[in-house]
Amino acid sequence: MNAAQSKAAAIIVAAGSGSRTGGDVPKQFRTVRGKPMLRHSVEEFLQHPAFGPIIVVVAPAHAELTAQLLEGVEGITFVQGGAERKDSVNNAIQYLDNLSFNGMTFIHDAARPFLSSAVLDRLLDALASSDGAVPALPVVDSLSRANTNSILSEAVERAGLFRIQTPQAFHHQVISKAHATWNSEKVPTDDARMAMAAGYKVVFVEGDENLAKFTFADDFGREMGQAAKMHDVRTGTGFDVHRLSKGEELWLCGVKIDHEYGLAGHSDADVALHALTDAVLGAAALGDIGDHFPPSDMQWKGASSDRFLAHAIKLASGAGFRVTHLDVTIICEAPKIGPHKQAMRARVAEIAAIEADRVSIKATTTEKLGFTGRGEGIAAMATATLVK
Ligand SMILES: Nc1ccn([C@@H]2O[C@H](COP(=O)(O)OP(=O)(O)OP(=O)(O)O)[C@@H](O)[C@H]2O)c(=O)n1
Ligand SMILES: C[C@](O)(CO)[C@H](O)COP(=O)(O)O
Repeated sequence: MNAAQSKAAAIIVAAGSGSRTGGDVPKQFRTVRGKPMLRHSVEEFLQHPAFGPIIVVVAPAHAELTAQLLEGVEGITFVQGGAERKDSVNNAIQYLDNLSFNGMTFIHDAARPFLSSAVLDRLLDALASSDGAVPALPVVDSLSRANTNSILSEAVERAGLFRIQTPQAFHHQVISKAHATWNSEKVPTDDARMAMAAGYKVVFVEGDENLAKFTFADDFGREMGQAAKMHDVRTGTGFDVHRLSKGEELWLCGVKIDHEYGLAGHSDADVALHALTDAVLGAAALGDIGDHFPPSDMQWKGASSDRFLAHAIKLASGAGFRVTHLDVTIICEAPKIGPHKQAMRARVAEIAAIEADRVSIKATTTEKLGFTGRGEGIAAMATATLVK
């Protein structure tokens, strides 16, 4: 498919100076969440199947830097920016006009890096019955005017007010005509305003708080705080062994298994739940199973080990953690674990109050070597992943 036949083009404007943010380079070239801000939206458009030409608009002074930061990214075209945002957009529209492009044109601020395919899909859908569409979110704070001394004056009615984001999506002919007929003396707030001035109908779709524009230096500080919180991921490991003995029940992962031998211990000796309990406590740095359920304490005699895991998760939750994944490996020659895996997975998920696809149950033998190989005992090792 050539550019003229493509369904949608993306214009990403990155030619601003970022004067309100400050810094050595304009904000769109600084790193957020591990990559240059501009690269986030470029990649999101590139991986969406509807998008063909992806145009990045940059100031000549930053052309080399942009090329470096987007190194290895295929399928983008660079267009030179202008003095105002509308001029930058207009240069890219003219580039598309010259290709006789007649699909849909999405115009997006590089300064809004966290674009999602869901927003793109909503806009594409909306264009089926409108000239243009923009993501918008209702204003939730109360609004007021203030005088020059920062003293509140009259209230502004909030009902019916929306914050307009980008990408702003249009049929190409619509936005091309809107730019061509705009009074060039005036600086519009955005492209939707220009389309409306040219007599077109622009509708709202649901916006996304993640699409917030980086405007001030503080926006980077807030983002770093947010990212630090999001990345507080902890892992813990657990290991346990119990002796196999005649006349005992065999409990593994909270499931009773018919077997010639059972596991001996102070509690029900569910070696897999014990390893998982230690893994959770380890991830939250809350000690180990012996600290919380000492064998010397008679209240745990014969106790069902699901109480240990549930309690460890409650302690971790009190410290602000949520379990995102539990993984356990049961090490034994017999019984065969395979036939019980699904029941074990469901039971552990139930005890931990998480979805079953966050639980992994595995098993292995030690090739008849060692105490597990000789059938003297069963061992289990586990990993827990927690997020704060
Ligand atoms: N002449 C311009 C001005 C702005 N933009 C782009 O338009 C988007 C939104 O503009 P804004 O947040 O106002 O960015 P700046 O103009 O760079 O910021 P400032 O007003 O603080 O200088 C940004 O991605 C910016 O790079 C552009 O491509 N060309
Ligand atoms: C286009 C825009 O991002 C829509 O909200 C916004 O109008 C840009 O405003 P700015 O004055 O360039 O910050």
